Amino acid sequence: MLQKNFLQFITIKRIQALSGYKFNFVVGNRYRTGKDSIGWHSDNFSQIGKRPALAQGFGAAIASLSLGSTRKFKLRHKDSGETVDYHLESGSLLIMLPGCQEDWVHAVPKTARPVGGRINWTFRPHVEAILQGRGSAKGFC
Ligand SMILES: O=C(O)CCC(=O)C(=O)O
Ligand SMILES: [Fe+2]
Repeated sequence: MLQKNFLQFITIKRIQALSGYKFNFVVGNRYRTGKDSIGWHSDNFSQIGKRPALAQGFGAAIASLSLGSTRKFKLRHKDSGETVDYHLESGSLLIMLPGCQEDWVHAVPKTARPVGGRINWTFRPHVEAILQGRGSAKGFC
């Protein structure tokens, strides 16, 4: 019989409990080497929504789980130009709170450092799925 005491499942519910926000949609990015990057952007509210999501008990927060090589994650304030740098280590869960997408852009720049692969999962509220009644994390992720 399969022994299950060496397994632990971390579910979307755990990420929701840790962050205090609900998600029903996940986007994955793979960075094969330091040459792979993502330029300055905000995560798109036409996709993740704001008010409709809030009305359904979802917040416009995004939880970002990093696995693999540590990469720099930069934020730049849209008005002041202030920048903030983080290093996202494997296993870190970064929560971009409501307001982050409105006020800041973010990026994972290229690096000349020899770095291995990295996978990033961003857990998001997806408005269309919520409006179609597929708002439960269980149903969509
Ligand atoms: O890889 C990351 O840490 C960020 C990914 C990202 O910004 C995105 O998928 O929109
Ligand atoms: Fe993003």
